[in-house]
Amino acid sequence: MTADVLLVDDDQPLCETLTLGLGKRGFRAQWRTSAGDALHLLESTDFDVVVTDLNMPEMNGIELCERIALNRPDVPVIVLTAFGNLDSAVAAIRAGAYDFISKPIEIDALAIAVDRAANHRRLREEVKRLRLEVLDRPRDRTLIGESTAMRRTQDLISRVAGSDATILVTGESGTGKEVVARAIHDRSRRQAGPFIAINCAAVPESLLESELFGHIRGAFTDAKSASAGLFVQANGGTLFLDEIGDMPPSIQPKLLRALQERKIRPLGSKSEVSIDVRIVTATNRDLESAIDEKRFREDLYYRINVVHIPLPPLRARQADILPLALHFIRMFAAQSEKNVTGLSKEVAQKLLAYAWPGNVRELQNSIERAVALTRFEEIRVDDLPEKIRDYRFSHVLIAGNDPAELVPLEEVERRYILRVLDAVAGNKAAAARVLGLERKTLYRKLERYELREKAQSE
Ligand SMILES: Nc1ncnc2c1ncn2[C@@H]1O[C@H](COP(=O)(O)OP(=O)(O)OP(=O)(O)O)[C@@H](O)[C@H]1O
Repeated sequence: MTADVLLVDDDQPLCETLTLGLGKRGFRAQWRTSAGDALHLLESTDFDVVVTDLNMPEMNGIELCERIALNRPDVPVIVLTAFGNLDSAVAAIRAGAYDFISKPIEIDALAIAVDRAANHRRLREEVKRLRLEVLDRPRDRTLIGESTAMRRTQDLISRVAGSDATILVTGESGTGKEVVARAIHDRSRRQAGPFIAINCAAVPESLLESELFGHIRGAFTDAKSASAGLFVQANGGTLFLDEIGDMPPSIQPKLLRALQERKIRPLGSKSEVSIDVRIVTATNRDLESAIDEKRFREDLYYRINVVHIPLPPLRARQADILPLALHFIRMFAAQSEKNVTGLSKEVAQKLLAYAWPGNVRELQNSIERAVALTRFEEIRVDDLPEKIRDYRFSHVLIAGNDPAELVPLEEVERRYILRVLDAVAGNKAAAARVLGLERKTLYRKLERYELREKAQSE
């Protein structure tokens, strides 16, 4: 199989001989006589393999290996070592080289090594592609929702997906912030590139910097080899920084710089790496109060908040509950090969009445369980988790001691309106009378809480 090879050696006649020899064996080779020029060329041209000498003025082969491991970890490097010099071969492998060949070079041996390295790269790419395919199962990609809020979100996503603007998605846990980030990526010109997500709250502060920006060998005690950070791995794609509100203050200035300059500096490195990454961030915290409390930098906030996509909690998106439930039923029925196609009327009522403190994630889990349990084609009330089955509006109105039951005053109002509508069979005039509201005021509230479909027109 053929491959594109970049040769790096300060010995120009040798470069020419090797280029010719590789060319005769079906490879396309180019050469550069300095590591700096080679790095420059690698920024704009894709090579399958780099072959480099070790002893070169300015930047030697080991440093070149390290720089490639940081900037282009996908490109394998073969180093040419002096005959019998095992130490330098070991040093090169430590610096991230894929293989080494001793001088004097036999062109056939070089061709075999290049072929092997190129195959290795192809296999890695294939594994990466397959892994992405498996991870991006449709369940993670479709953005379901018919509520006004969700339609507005869909519209905003279509409008911003084409640009590279930084996006901040906010909402309670489980509202679908990561699904929105993926939808933005899928609809952008970066869709064929990687989508990389990191939960900033889940990585210890001491590791987060090297995780994001990478490190050179020896940057810290455990850094036995150079490693490319997530910014580099996401090159050409999207980097999703979840729980950005938990980003430690020590790392915030570095992130700000990365966003401003589009360059990052791996830990311990003297040089910077250019990045081409779209950043989407998300948080379930109130960043403005974090700014007031000096836990979050204001300048970083403005940088990440170029476009803001707020995701309301599921309880404020009534119109999404049933479409989501049906979507999850189809998904889990297909996965478990069960013939479950819908839900009973009573189940629909229970789902609409429940407050969903865990939002869409809780709905998804409840449906997964119900599909697994049910013996019928339609999910029945008995298949629902107890707390949804036994949920009573009165529970909320006379809240107990459980903090999860304590809800904002607006939510109490919404639930009470729902309860009254239920009691008067959806008759708006009757509901307005019971609530002591002008009819117009009730209509406004129904619009606001997306309860129109619960009310009958008179
Ligand atoms: N609109 C939607 N359409 C389809 N599936 C959704 C939707 N919203 C959320 N989900 C599903 O609900 C689950 C939770 O969503 P997601 O992980 O995006 O929430 P999140 O807001 O990022 O949560 P957290 O803050 O806890 O990270 C996921 O399995 C996701 O696939």
